Amino acid sequence: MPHPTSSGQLAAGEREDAQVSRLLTWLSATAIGFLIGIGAKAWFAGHSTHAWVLWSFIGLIALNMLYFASTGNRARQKAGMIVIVGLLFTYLIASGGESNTGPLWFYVFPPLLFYLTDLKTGTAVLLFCYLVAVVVFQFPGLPLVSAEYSMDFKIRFFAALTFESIFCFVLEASRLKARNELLTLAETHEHAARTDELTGLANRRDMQNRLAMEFSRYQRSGHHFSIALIDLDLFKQINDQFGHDAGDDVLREFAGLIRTVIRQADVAARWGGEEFLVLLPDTSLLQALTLAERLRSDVSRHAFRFRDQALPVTISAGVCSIAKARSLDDLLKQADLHLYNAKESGRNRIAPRVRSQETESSPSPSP
Ligand SMILES: Nc1nc2c(ncn2[C@@H]2O[C@H](COP(=O)(O)OP(=O)(O)OP(=O)(O)O)[C@@H](O)[C@H]2O)c(=O)[nH]1
Repeated sequence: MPHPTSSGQLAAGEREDAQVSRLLTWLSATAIGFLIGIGAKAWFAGHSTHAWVLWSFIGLIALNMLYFASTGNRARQKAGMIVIVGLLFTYLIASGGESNTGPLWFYVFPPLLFYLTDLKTGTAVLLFCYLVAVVVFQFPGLPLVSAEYSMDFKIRFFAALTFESIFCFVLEASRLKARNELLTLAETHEHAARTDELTGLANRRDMQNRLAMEFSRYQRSGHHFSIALIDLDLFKQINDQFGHDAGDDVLREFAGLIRTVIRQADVAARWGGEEFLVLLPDTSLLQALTLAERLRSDVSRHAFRFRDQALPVTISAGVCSIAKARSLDDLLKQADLHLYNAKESGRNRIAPRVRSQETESSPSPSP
């Protein structure tokens, strides 16, 4: 059964992706506004070709937005935006934009790139853009290249861009490190919040969540489930006679035995003190009783020891199926009642008793 919050990392990744998508939409809208304005300025300054090229980028950005709106594919949306912005900056460097100020827009690229991609991809794309800029700067006679820059400008442009790129890289690397540490910390806390420290089994709170989920699954699709409420017999005596550490050892060892008996889909929790609850999805009452009986028998045959002393450990359990209960509360109450009956009728037994159990060798006569 999937855990309600075990996919914490995935959920965080999903939230981040959604955040990046929102930022991209906002960025696309802003870029469109800028391109309209700068294009208009170029148009009125008599640079109609430049204006049309800028406006054509509006079409590309709008197409990218539409593609994302119709497919919801965030990875393509990011890649599309990087390619469009890369092309735009290449054009601005090659054409010089207005008054040869086109390359200045390139400074927007490094932070955007590192935010949208991972460090490796960002660095690779940035190096590629550097190469394009070097080619354009060194070979002004190439087709589509109409700008020429002074040596002074080129040196300053690269120096400032390199400084900015390194700065962005370091910032993004430390942001990612802090983010990963936070995620790990959150994961650890989340695990601790649903785990019993002593036995490593689920704790009561986690079991309550799982029971609620299993109950709503039962209400939705009619999938039956059962529970076994298990209590260690006369546990106080073990504590009193052998000490609290011995008691703790027994609880841990018993938790290990439960793990060997249940299936992967079953969930065992420490319900409190020396009481355990096992949730058995898709399990009938009879199957649950069989499992509980196997556990009881394993425990009674298991040699519990503490500092070379043998400990007398047995369990009693109350079992109930959801088919016999009106609600989750009722299910727990009935299991508790059966457990009480098991204790009352001599301990080291499972309740309710069924014929097959009664005819098998039993630790004490059935009530
Ligand atoms: N060592 C240890 N003992 C615990 C822990 N939690 C609860 N206990 C002890 O478990 C004992 C439970 O005792 P009771 O409720 O009287 O039940 P019991 O002695 O098991 O008797 P029955 O349930 O009637 O068979 C108490 O002595 C608690 O102190 C724990 O984490 N470690």
